[in-house]
Amino acid sequence: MTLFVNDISQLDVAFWCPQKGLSGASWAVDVELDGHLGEDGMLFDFGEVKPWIKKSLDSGPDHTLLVPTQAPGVSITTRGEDCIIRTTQPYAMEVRGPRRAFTLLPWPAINAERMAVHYGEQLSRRPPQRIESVRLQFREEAIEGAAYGYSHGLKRHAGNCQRIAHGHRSRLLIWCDGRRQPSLEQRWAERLDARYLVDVEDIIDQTSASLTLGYRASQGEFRLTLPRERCELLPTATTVEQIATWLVAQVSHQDAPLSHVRVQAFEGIGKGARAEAILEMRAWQKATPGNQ
Ligand SMILES: Nc1nc2c(c(=O)[nH]1)N=C([C@H](O)[C@H](O)COP(=O)(O)OP(=O)(O)OP(=O)(O)O)CN2
Repeated sequence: MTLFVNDISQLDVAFWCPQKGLSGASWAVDVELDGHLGEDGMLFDFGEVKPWIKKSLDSGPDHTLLVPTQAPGVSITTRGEDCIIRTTQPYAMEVRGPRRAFTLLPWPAINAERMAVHYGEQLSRRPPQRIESVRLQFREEAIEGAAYGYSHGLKRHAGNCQRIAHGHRSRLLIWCDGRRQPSLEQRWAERLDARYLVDVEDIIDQTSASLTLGYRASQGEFRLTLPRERCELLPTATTVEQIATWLVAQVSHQDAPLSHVRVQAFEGIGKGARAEAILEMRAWQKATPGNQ
């Protein structure tokens, strides 16, 4: 007998890609459980499946940086409770933080299929009563239009979003004067894809070629150095509300100065924020140091 539950959870991660460098992914998770029925006529109560799978993924890979330790140029050092990851190609990056902010995987590259098999096997090792095996599927959201994978960290977040390199794959919608703008959406998605979104307040050191970001949050001390050209600088925290507001300001300024601009930004699958020029842009300008 097989029991299935689709969309049981979601994973939002950053991952190191040997071709693109630091990138972001969001996967919807489906599960299939094989086993036999109990006297209650059930294989496993649906009400218990979700917390079991979600808890395991949330305390594991979710909101971490997935590091393929066999990718060329990747090296790992541990220092006390911290982990330091260095890369050389396609570019040099160094990231440091508490060990649980990283998921080290002994592979040359990260992909959704391998991740699903790995975590399915892990869950199958200690299954609940009557379950014999667990299969997972990690599904990218099917997006017809523009989408981008980015990474960031929110130092003020009390939970795992404070981790300096976690990420998302997100849709992007832009309207000018009430009309969708697919080519603008595509252009901005290409610009933001595989970029790190920086809150300028987090910059603690810089050269002409690189930026170092750092902060202390409740889980520990975080540091990240990466090439400037791989970063997009925002004057605020990189919450999805602020990303939408920043995009409205950018599009209004660079692409459509005389239009009423509306942006719907997503943070991963199925949630996000909508912002519009003029009112919200004024509020944003007011809240941005140096813009008063
Ligand atoms: N209003 C906002 N709330 C949160 C934001 C944000 O930008 N605006 N951002 C975050 C984090 O960046 C986080 O990555 C969001 O991930 P999420 O999947 O929502 O986090 P959870 O794991 O807590 O949610 P699940 O339902 O378990 O997937 C947080 N909040």
